[in-house]
Amino acid sequence: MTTTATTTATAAQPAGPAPVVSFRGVSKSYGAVRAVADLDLELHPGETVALLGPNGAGKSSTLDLLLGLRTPDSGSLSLFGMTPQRAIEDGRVGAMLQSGGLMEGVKVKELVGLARDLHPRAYPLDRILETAGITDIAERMVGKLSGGQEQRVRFALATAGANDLIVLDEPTTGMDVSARQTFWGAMREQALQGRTVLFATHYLEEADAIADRVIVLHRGRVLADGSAAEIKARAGARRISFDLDAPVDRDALSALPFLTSLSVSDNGSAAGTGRRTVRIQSQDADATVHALYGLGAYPRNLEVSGLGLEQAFIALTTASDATSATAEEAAR
Ligand SMILES: Nc1ncnc2c1ncn2[C@@H]1O[C@H](COP(=O)(O)OP(=O)(O)OP(=O)(O)O)[C@@H](O)[C@H]1O
Repeated sequence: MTTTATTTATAAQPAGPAPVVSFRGVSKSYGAVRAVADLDLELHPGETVALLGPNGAGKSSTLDLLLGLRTPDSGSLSLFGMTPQRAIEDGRVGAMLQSGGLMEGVKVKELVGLARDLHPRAYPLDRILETAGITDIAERMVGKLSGGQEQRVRFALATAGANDLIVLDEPTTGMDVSARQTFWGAMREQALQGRTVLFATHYLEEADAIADRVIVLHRGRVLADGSAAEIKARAGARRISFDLDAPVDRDALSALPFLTSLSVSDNGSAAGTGRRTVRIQSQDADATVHALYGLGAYPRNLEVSGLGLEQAFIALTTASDATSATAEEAAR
């Protein structure tokens, strides 16, 4: 079996069960655009993995390759040690993608019934409808659903049987808060049953709350891979906030060492107190705070905290963009 430039199983599998997903040096370009660049990736049973990345990072392309909807230009990939097509035929993979319309001229329960009929390890219809929170709309025509309801139906189609891997591309787009909660509750159940869940999202708070592993893609490559806590720690920066009663010299604050961002809100002027709240992001909070005292400032309500996943994500991708820009400049 060939292992290059095709979506095939890797020839030599290590001892023990094959990984759920294995990418080895996978690349995919569309004309001049390199969407996936020499990607290595391995997912294991029971992991809940969030795929993050700015627009155009290559998330959907990676999921399309994984599901055999696109063929790599080079490298090899496998699901459970077999081709994606074979794994899907065996009913081991359920997917909920952004693209692709739903069949409109049928009732919800008929469409879900069709997915059941095609699944070798299908669940009972009532259970699928209930898990996806669509029992009450089972008699509706698919063409009459709202965007959020359509997403729930897609979810039902992806979980119509006992899959070992569930792949979700921005699954909660268009869902309201309660639908999201139901959705992630159902996903947690799947993960507790040992299933691997891989989802691409732009909602970083979802990744933080749900995933036990976060992979940040940028320009088709893995920029960071670890728990949300590890990603935040890797971004390195800390948030510092404090109040100042005396007028501040903004230039002096801007010149503090290791500072990566500064905002000063003049929240006391209306009350006539002159109090300002300063928020700083710093690569070395200890050094920044030390220098702050050196300015003769008397910060009140000083707080130093780690970055949220969102700020860590921005810090990582911005730093990577800056490195790429410097490299491009040097190459000119
Ligand atoms: N069919 C296509 N033809 C040409 N270029 C494409 C095609 N599909 C994707 N691309 C390009 O490949 C790159 C990666 O796109 P992809 O959709 O995989 O990113 P993404 O991370 O899923 O983005 P988003 O968060 O915006 O959905 C982008 O530059 C995109 O414009």
